[in-house]
Amino acid sequence: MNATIEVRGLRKRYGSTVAVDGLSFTVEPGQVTGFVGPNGAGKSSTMRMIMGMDRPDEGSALIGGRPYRTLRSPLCQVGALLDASAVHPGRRARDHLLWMAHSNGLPVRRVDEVIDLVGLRPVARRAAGGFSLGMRQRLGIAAALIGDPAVLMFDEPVNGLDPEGITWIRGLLRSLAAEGRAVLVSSHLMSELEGSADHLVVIGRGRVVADTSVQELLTAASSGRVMLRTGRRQEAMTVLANAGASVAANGPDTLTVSGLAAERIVALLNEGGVSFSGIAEHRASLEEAYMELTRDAVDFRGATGAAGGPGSADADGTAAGGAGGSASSSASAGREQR
Ligand SMILES: Nc1ncnc2c1ncn2[C@@H]1O[C@H](COP(=O)(O)OP(=O)(O)OP(=O)(O)O)[C@@H](O)[C@H]1O
Repeated sequence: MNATIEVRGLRKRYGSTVAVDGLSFTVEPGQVTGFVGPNGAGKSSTMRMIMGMDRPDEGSALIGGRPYRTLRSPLCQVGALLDASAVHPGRRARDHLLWMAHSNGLPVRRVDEVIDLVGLRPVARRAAGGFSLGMRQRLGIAAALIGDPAVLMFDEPVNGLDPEGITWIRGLLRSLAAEGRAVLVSSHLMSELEGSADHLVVIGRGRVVADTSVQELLTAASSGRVMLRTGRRQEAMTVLANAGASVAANGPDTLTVSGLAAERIVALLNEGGVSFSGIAEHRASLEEAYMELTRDAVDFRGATGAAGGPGSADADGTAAGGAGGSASSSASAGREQR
């Protein structure tokens, strides 16, 4: 099977709410695609339509070129964790998986394989109703993997997990993609996808805001920014702003400089007799890149403002401090740092 998810012109309305508004994107094999947007952006609705659980009003969602409902053995073609609580609370974890295996003609051996894969062996004979959220997430992931599918979808899989659980999921997502599978993973927090996603589909109010590789996004967001450490902050800000740079102070002795190359900054500071103790080209975090990406997207800012968006966007949509920290003051010859 061609391991892809293709979403084309997908639209869905619930009463007066437009949940998905003409969405198109492709999830490619061999990589983890992050599906990011604030609460209510339409991620779960899209995933439900991909899985044939909801009918689109318009458009299509194809798995390996076919609608979910026409797949011959769906569990072996696509696995999904959409709702970790969708397990009968009285049923033991292993029995739940056994039932899935039996009803889909899968060998019992596969049940024990996925139990080991998600680390649930010690509790496999306990009722799922007594499971913590993290254990339920693991059980849901075991169920998604049971048919060894080439396409996988996880809706907010790290929600409520402890750091150890988050690290585990990141590693799992990476290894599934490394095996050539197409992996779509949603989150309302960009930072959760740091270190696991190769590609990002960012949505707001049911529409695509960005469809980009993580590498491209980070490169674009990092370019042209230089971190400077100096005990003579005010003088450095004046010299650099006079030369056309945007300069923002991040702390008592650190500045972020945009618009000038590092070599030029060094030359200007030397010429001006301004000493400094460190200079480095800045590498943006994913969260920072995201704020940069959505800064000019008015519609997206509205969506984040209304629903409590990703990262920290305040009422007018400006970032309240990315990984580089918030600017406490700035001397700017161009656009002010945020
Ligand atoms: N079954 C439904 N009935 C009515 N409205 C719905 C239904 N499902 C989703 N919606 C609405 O559609 C919009 C998109 O919701 P959806 O759950 O798809 O967003 P989401 O991006 O997954 O959000 P979250 O991060 O909170 O899970 C929301 O306004 C939501 O209230």
